[in-house]
Amino acid sequence: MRTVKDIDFAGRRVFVRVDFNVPLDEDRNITDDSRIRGALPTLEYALSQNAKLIVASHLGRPRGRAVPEFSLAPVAKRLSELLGRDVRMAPDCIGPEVTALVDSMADGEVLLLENLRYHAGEQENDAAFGRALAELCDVYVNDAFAVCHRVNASVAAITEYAPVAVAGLLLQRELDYFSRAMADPQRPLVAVIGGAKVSSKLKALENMLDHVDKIIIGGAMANTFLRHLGHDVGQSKYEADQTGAAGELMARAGEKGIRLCLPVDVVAGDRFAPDAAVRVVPVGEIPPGWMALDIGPATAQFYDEVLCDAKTVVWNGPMGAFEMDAFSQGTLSMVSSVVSSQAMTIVGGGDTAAALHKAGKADRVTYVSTGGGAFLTLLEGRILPAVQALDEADVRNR
Ligand SMILES: Nc1ncnc2c1ncn2[C@@H]1O[C@H](COP(=O)(O)OP(=O)(O)O)[C@@H](O)[C@H]1O
Ligand SMILES: O=C(OP(=O)(O)O)[C@H](O)COP(=O)(O)O
Repeated sequence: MRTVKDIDFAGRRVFVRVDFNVPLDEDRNITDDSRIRGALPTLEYALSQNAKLIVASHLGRPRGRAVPEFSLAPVAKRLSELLGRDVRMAPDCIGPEVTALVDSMADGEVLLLENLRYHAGEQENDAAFGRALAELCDVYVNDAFAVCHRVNASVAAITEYAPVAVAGLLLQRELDYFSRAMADPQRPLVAVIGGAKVSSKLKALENMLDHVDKIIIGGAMANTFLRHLGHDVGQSKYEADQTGAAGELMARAGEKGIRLCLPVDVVAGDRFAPDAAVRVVPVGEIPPGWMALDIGPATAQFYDEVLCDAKTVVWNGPMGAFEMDAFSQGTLSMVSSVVSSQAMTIVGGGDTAAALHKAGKADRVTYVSTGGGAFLTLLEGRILPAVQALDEADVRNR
């Protein structure tokens, strides 16, 4: 697939679709700008080539209506600070006013379009909406990895109409690291999978059985596996309808000689609350009415040993309810284990990335993906639909 580096940008209208769907607090301050920073290499490159730079993103899920709380205005401000130049904010993403703004742009200027999801056509992958966006530009760039699992107009339909469609540097980097970790890894390759539900990661777990050497399971999803093994999990979160699937995964892992590691002890709480009473207990010995909310210290030690000879690690999902300090130790220990291993480490998922930032160690792993759902789609062994659309457009346009 061609990237921005293969295209001449000088004086051309370059439309870069980014994912600036960043978290905002109640005062609309950006609490994590990694997605904006992630797109800077592409944006700076286009500017260095004297492009007229049109930047477009969605924010949240305004469901086709112009809801002010989902405006990208706070993002324009942050982007301007990071680029060190003015960023003009358009009142919409299509329409006569936007066209006039684009027509008035000088080379090297930056225009941020308003939230794409103010129009229902975006999430409906509407052809006319995709075409209206494409008409704003000479070159279309997809640098929005985190939304590439969605068949939305600004990443799918637009590729049918843009004269040139290429990948941005972030998208290229995300796909490149992912395939280095999963398609052609240095071994042993260890997958660390945590988070809430087996059901949401079942396909990813199944796909991993064809790639990894060891699997470490943590988070609430471990309870479903432990329940399958007959352990009493008390009031822990688990999925009763997934215990069979957990058992099948364990059996298949066994047949393939893949080591599947489960917690041996847990940090239990008497409630799902930051001030819950806390006890460390072996699995299966959770007091009646209590719940497992983190992996225990013996498990953290065990997982550290499993990871010590890893050459590649792929991690998605926290080891416990890490948002509460009392139940964050297992996830923080996992951060230490992956950071101190010599392995190439790829981390994906919003919560997992947040845990790395909380530990102040995001810069100590090889790559932190900007995607959650998109990363999981890759873990499932599926092609991202927006990447496929881009690829097909690139072949057609050559
Ligand atoms: N033992 C547990 N009990 C309850 N919730 C848990 C437990 N372990 C993890 N969680 C919760 O799982 C959520 C993250 O799950 P998930 O969305 O699958 O992760 P990610 O965003 O990294 O993909 C977190 O909110 C965390 O509090
Ligand atoms: O933040 C996103 O996804 P993610 O939380 O799965 O990483 C993307 O911007 C996609 O947003 P959506 O899940 O509203 O389509």
